Order: sequence, then structure tokens, then C-alpha cells
Amino acid sequence: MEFTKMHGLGNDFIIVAGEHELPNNVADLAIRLCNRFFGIGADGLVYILPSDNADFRMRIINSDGSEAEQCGNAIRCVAKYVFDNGLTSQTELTIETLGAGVQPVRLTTENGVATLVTVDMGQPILNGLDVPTTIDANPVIGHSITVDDREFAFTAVSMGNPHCVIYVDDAANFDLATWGPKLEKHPLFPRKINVEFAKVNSRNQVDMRVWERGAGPTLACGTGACATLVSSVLNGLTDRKATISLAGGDLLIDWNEANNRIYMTGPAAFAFTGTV
Ligand SMILES: N[C@@H](CCC[C@H](N)C(=O)O)C(=O)O
Repeated sequence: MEFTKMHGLGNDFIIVAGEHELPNNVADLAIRLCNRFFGIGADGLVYILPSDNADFRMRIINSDGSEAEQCGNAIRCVAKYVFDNGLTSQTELTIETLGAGVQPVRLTTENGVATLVTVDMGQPILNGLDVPTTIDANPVIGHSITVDDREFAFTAVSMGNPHCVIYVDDAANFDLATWGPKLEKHPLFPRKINVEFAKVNSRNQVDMRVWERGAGPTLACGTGACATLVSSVLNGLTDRKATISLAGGDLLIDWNEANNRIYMTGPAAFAFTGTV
């Protein structure tokens, strides 16, 4: 099997193109190939597939074998992959996702390669039961959650995949390994959850670190950055356009007031290709 290793701000993926559907053993394959010691190593396995409704379709399997509905960093990688490899010459294209519908993507290019990718990530889902959480409220803002002896306040946002955003004093040094997995699997979240720990520095800049559902601590999370911006606007902490600074770099997130849609802009990069 031929693959290309790519990343969006260090959130890394094994990209496979040329198949028509996912293989039956895709969960097992993702676990084996994403393993950083015995496999290639990645946060997820991504397939670029043909679509009936869009230019391309993508599926993303987390490193634990679970499938995610959407992935903001992977969709930028997919867009760069198809453009730079000549599978399309369009700088505006559409990519179908499992849980966030068809997403329009715009590429900024230089000398025939994509340098930046802007994705229309759609409208956030704020109804607690739809995120999903077990909380019947719309929106779920500053809701208390207790883990062991510690109480946090979270805001719930779905970008097609579920997120809870928690504000902390120091996101960069937050103890992800202790609290991330306990929050991810908390009974308030029936399909588990991606957890963002955020520190707002100004109305236009937020530091964020993420514990991802099915992948653990990653260097960046595109949908998590979108959820953080939405949460920060709902909590009155930022304007509708802000830079979300992750361990792997910055994403620009813009929540358009007129159409309620979220636009994410950031880079994508090739690492290497291989055969396994
Ligand atoms: N890294 C991603 C999100 C990947 C999926 C996530 N772990 C989930 O299970 O929802 C991103 O950039 O959005």
C-alpha cells in the first residue's frame, strides 16, 4: 500500500488515495499503521475517496481505530494533496466529510503548490443533546463537570465532531495527560469528546492545547480551534475573528455573523511518501 505522510501544524496523518472505499479492516489498519513504535506513526489514517456529491470525499480514522466525523487539519491536507498531485487544477473545490457534510475549500497557491487552505467548516452545533452531551440545554455554556476532586466549567460545541472547551490559567503547561483522558470518557459525553484547554490572551488571540478523542494529545486540532473560537465568542471573551495558537502553530478562525459559518485558514505540509 502506498501512502503519503502529511501534517497540519504537526497534527499528522497517513494519507491513502486511489481506493474507492475503506477496507473492511480499516480500524485494525489504523491502529497498526499509526503506532509510533511499530508502525509509520500518525494521529490518524485518512482516505481520499471518490464522491457523488463533491469533488472528493475523505474519511478519517483516529489512531485508536475509531472513526471521526470530521477533521479540520486533515481536510486541509487532503486539499493540498489533490491540488499538488494534479488530481484537480481547481483552487476552489468541495470535499465531502462523514459528519459535517460537503465543505467548500479555497486554496492559496504559489508556483503550482498550495501554501494556505481556507475551509468553510459550516455552522457550529450548540444544542447540548446534539453535540452530543447528556445536557438538555442550548447552548451549553460554562457547565460544571467534576473529575476526581477537581471541578471544571465547559462549553460544548460540535463541528460535526464533539468538543468541550475549558478555560485554564496556563494552557501551554496544562497537565493534559491527567485530565484529558478522564474528561474525554466522562459520562456526560455519550460519544466521548475532544477536550480543548484554552487561555484567552486578548480579544483576537487564544492559546489552546488539545486532548483528542481517539488520539490523545496532538500538536493541533482544526475543529478544536473552531470550537474554541465559538466558545470564546459565546462566553464574551473574544471577537468573532481570532488567532488560535496551538502547540504546532497558529490557525485563523473567523465566525461569520451574517451566515453563521466558520472559516478556518492554515497551512498543510508534506512529510514523506512510502510503501507499507
Ligand atoms: N485533529 C482533528 C480532529 C480529529 C478527529 C478527532 N480526534 C475526533 O475523534 O473527533 C482536527 O484537526 O480537527
